[in-house]
Amino acid sequence: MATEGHAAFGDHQTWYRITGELGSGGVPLVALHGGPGCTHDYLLRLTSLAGDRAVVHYDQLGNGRSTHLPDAPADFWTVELFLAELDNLLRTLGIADRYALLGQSWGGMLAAEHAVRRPAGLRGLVIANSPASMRLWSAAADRLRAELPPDVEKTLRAHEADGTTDSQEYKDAVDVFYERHLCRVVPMPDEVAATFEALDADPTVYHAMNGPSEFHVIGSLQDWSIIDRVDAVAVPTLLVSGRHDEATPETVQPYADRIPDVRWEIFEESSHMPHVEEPERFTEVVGGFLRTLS
Ligand SMILES: N=C(O)[C@@H]1CCCN1
Repeated sequence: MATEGHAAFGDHQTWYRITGELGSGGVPLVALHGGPGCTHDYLLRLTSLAGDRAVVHYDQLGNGRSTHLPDAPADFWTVELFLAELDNLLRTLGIADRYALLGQSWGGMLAAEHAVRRPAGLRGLVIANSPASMRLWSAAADRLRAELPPDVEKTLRAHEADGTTDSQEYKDAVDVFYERHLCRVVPMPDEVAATFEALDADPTVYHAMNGPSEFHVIGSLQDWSIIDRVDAVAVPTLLVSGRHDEATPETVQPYADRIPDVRWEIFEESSHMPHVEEPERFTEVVGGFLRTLS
């Protein structure tokens, strides 16, 4: 059973969906999607973690069922904005005193930013498929790109140099990378496709903070890093990544090296979406971790 609603966030609205009951025994889990500027849809399989806990999905400001702001200046989209939106949602739902976060990709970066501020109500953290810095991310992306068929990489580089990354030819070449390192389930499951359709329809946030593709990062996040701050995370933390993930092991390693109470699960048959690529094992591993929280 799921309920939906909107949390007033200043002059804007944050759409959310609750699976299960917020008052049930388990620590409520809030899912933070990636992008930035994606939508919750591709994370809907996380409802498998509900049952004795509520699972909250939401669309971060700027896309999906939340307020869109296509005319906002690029510098409107900041880490601080999305941290404030998350705090507002936690307060609106009445769970700010007891909750856990699962952030996927950018969502894991945002969850880590939230956690280093040591909020009193945070009980646990899952950082899934997330880099600890964007410099590490882009360096890894360059190594993965070098493994692409030469004609594909040549096409990508040409459109990036010409600024024609909105061309179908670029998008077709991007898909070759994404089928290797973003989601190896081909064709994409409907819920994943729904997020990419939303991203295509309104790329405002993604373009402002990230850039035209996962591996061509020219937006405001390009120098982001949490490596020197992440030792402040004071809750049990589970790291998740895929063996074929664009979030390669070296991009995740600083979390494993510096978070005091941490464990790391690498999904050998997955890339960037183990919750879709190995759903049963993902539910088993993450569900088991969540049950250790109180
Ligand atoms: N898919 C994502 O969220 C990634 C993470 C960093 C840029 N986009």
